[in-house]
Amino acid sequence: MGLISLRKTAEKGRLMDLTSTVIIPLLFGSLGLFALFRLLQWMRMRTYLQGAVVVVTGATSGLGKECAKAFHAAGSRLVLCGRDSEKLKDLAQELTTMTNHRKNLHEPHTVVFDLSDTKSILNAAELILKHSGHVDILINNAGISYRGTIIDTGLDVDKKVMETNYFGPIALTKALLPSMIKRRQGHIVAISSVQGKISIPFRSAYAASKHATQAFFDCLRAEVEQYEIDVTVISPGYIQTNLSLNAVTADGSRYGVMDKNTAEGQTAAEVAQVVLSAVGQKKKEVLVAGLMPSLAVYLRNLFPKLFFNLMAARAKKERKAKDS
Ligand SMILES: NC(=O)C1=CN([C@@H]2O[C@H](COP(=O)(O)OP(=O)(O)OC[C@H]3O[C@@H](n4cnc5c(N)ncnc54)[C@H](OP(=O)(O)O)[C@@H]3O)[C@@H](O)[C@H]2O)C=CC1
Ligand SMILES: CCCCCCCCCCCCCCCC(=O)OCC(=O)COP(=O)(O)O
Repeated sequence: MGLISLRKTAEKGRLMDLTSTVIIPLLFGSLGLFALFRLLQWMRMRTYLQGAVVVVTGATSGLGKECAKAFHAAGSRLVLCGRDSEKLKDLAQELTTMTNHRKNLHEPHTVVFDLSDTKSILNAAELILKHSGHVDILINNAGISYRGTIIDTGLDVDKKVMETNYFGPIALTKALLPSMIKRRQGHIVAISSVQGKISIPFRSAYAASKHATQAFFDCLRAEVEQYEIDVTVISPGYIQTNLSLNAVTADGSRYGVMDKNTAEGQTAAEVAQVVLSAVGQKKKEVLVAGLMPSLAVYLRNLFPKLFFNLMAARAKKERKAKDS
């Protein structure tokens, strides 16, 4: 009995020795290393974003507006783009007053153009380069969504969605790319969607435009790596913005409904912070979504047949709900 308890005491002592000489120093050492790594990462990101010329499209609302706030607070020189000059000026004013007590912050510049008008895009790119000299980071954020059945949707609606979400952003990218290549410096960001990776019923034009976005910017990333230009594709799930309200329907009219999924999505400010840190860390792509949309992406790739059956069932259910 005595021998056993002596042995147990000795084992306990060895365990305590091991804890104090190996486990605790290892734990604190790793924590310290991790903290140091995060600090260095944060400092690199700060240096990268401070003073960088950042162009944000669709800055008048939702995610674009929150990205503008986040990059402005990080010290970037913003070029706010949109269709409504009053809204852009108001935002520029809001940003300036919000932070006028802080040093190293820059007054935003505004440029008005419509992404569905190629001529106005080329003109805007020229104006941006004339004013800022160069662009460090282009955030292709502006976009519209769509609701409708393929059979009832006119080709003009498909084209409108593709013009805004795909042709507009790629035209702006192509217009700014030569100056980035010349400087061997630049970063292009595409705000895509989970629907750039999966297609769900009654979103054909939107999902197609986002799949095209994903494909184009993946190709671009490979082609411009040699010029030290970075490409980041962000694929968000639902965000609380006006996207569903502003969505275009089969006959071209505005949908005008705040969908439950949209209203219950992540806040635009949260997603903007993810965009800021993805850009700051020069990530190649980021999926920012809840459990179901994320699982849906994996399901689409790993078990496509199951995913297609689920989507067919979803279409049936939605059609039934609409008919009743
Ligand atoms: N909300 C969501 O659930 C999700 C959104 N996204 C993506 O996020 C991006 C931002 O959308 P979000 O903030 O949600 O929606 P909002 O409707 O709030 O913002 C869209 C922005 O795009 C601008 N825009 C629309 N059409 C044009 C055009 N023809 N020319 C120039 N600008 C235009 C709008 O300008 P104006 O004010 O003039 O209309 C507005 O500033 C989009 O690419 C969207 O696909 C991705 C995944 C989920
Ligand atoms: C093993 C279990 C797997 C369960 C997987 C279930 C699959 C369920 C389907 C979920 C579909 C999610 C769709 C997400 C779509 C999305 O997040 O889109 C973001 C947007 O761009 C929103 O635009 P919209 O105009 O459609 O509001």
